[in-house]
Amino acid sequence: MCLFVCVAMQGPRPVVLSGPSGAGKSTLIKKLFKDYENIFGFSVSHTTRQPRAGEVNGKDYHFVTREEMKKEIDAGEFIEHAEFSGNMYGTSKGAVQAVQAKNQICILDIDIQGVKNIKKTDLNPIYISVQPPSIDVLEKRLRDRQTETEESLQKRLTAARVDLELSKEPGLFDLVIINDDLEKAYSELKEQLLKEIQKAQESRKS
Ligand SMILES: Nc1ncnc2c1ncn2[C@@H]1O[C@H](COP(=O)(O)OP(=O)(O)OP(=O)(O)O)[C@@H](O)[C@H]1O
Ligand SMILES: Nc1nc2c(ncn2[C@@H]2O[C@H](COP(=O)(O)O)[C@@H](O)[C@H]2O)c(=O)[nH]1
Repeated sequence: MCLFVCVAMQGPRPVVLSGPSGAGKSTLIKKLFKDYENIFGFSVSHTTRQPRAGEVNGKDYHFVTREEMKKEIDAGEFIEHAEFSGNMYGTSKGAVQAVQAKNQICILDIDIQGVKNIKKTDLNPIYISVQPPSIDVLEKRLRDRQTETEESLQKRLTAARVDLELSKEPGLFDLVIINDDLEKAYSELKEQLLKEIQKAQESRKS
């Protein structure tokens, strides 16, 4: 039996957005949610990192302790989980099922370890890597965002270099978007998702 809405049921395919921290994944996701009301749903991950200013528990993330997260992982409640920059992150089965139950396109914002682990499941998403034009631009974006300490910023830059190297694996992603000009990146994303968007829009009419 499949864990998620089966291909035979013709629901829209989920979408995995991956790529270095600071590449612009959340910015692109916010634009999709603004432009396509009710078409997309966000897979709310669990994390052990501290909330940033403005982040809402249950909307941006489920903020949990390491002990809570380990317990839920041991109980088999996660599709994938990873350690990133000193914190745990993971996608619960419930997070994806909640979106799919509404027949929305489920968006997962996950790191490259998550991509590799999702590939072992029957979720069958579209895989997209969002990348910065250069590491220097990425560093500037992360500094300007003012969410990181110097230590966590350096960890994220190290992870970014690894991510960009691993992303070169042929076939790992269906699309690589270089997010230099935001509007151009957004157009490329929408073009790739057009078929799924139309499918979700059609199901709203019926
Ligand atoms: N094309 C762009 N040009 C300039 N700035 C951008 C562009 N895209 C995103 N930004 C800015 O870069 C910063 C990082 O973007 P964002 O938070 O969306 O990255 P992210 O990939 O979601 O990061 P994380 O994985 O850490 O959540 C934000 O301040 C955002 O406003
Ligand atoms: N493997 C997973 N990675 C995840 C998940 N949720 C988020 N992430 C990735 O973590 C980093 C850092 O995120 P931040 O919010 O602390 O900046 C980023 O690359 C996300 O894509 C998850 O459930 N699983």
